[in-house]
Amino acid sequence: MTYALEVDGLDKSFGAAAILRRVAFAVEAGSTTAIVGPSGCGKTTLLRLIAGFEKPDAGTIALAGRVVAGGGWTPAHRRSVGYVAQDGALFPHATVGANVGFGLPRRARTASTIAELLEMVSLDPSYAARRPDQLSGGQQQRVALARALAREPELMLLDEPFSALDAGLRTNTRRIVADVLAKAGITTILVTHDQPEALSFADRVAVMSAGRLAQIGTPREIYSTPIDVPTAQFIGDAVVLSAHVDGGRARCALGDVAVAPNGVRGSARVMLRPEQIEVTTDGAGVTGTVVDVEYLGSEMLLGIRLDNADGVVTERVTVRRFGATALTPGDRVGIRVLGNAVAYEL
Ligand SMILES: Nc1ncnc2c1ncn2[C@@H]1O[C@H](COP(=O)(O)OP(=O)(O)OP(=O)(O)O)[C@@H](O)[C@H]1O
Repeated sequence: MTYALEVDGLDKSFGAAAILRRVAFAVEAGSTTAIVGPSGCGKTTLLRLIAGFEKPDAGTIALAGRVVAGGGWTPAHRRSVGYVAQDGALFPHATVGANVGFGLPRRARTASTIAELLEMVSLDPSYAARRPDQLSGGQQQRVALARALAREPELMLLDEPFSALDAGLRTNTRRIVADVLAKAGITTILVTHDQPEALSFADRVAVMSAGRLAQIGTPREIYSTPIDVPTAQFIGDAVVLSAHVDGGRARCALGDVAVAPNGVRGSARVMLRPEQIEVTTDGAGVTGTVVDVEYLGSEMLLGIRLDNADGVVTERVTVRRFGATALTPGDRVGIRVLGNAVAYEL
């Protein structure tokens, strides 16, 4: 199979600092991949290498089966790649139309082509005459996308393009951008800090950690079976407990819990998502005491200190409850676990 993008054994250092180490992955044509990871783990550097703004120290990058870096070099302007930066990087003194036209070959810089591109990103063509500072942040990002689309790229790289937008505008802009790219069938890679954004925007999520690719998979795989505890904690809220695993069951502070089969046995840690833990008030199962209640509007986070069988270790778990709850600190509750936990070797 020919992939839209194949990255293999990619290394990149700046001075003595190794920023990317042996990064390898492949992206199918027409798919959307989100890259997430803590600040400074190398996400932007990876995009810049793919775009051709930087050269790798080792490894190869191939676009649609053609090697563009490592064993050959194709400069950025000869790669069929669009790039939208966090701040859009529009030319502030040029009109919106001129900004969009910049992405077009000179002959194609007509008012009607520019109007078409603006319409593609749901902007009225009359905006062409404005300057970027006369547009909202979300509109500016859509102009940046229109400029990148003008080049008719096969691969679109989006480097945190929504991060400067406030919550409402962010969701709306994200939806418009996702729609445009899907309709045009453009393979997309999105770098984001925002885990829910990654899970909702992409077909595949790549989690980076300290210059390495920790895991790549569907949003569901990444959320429900993260490769290790740091990935589990990075991609959502996680309840992590010490456990003893044997025969597909884990003994832990939440009782006897089923674990997803992955070969881990003996002393281990198990991970559950807060929504897998149900609070009961009939006193069944493992019991504990509510220690704090955090009100978040549509949901509440309950901190519960579990009663422990051995009288030595006490464990605290955070449980999510939707809607209103009358529970307050000091209340006694029971706990039931839904589904499987994931076990990790110590
Ligand atoms: N041109 C450069 N010269 C020297 N160091 C650099 C250069 N570009 C990036 N770095 C360093 O490489 C590391 C990774 O940076 P990068 O921007 O790729 O991380 P990131 O994961 O995108 O971070 P963030 O999420 O904060 O944007 C950082 O420590 C950064 O300071």
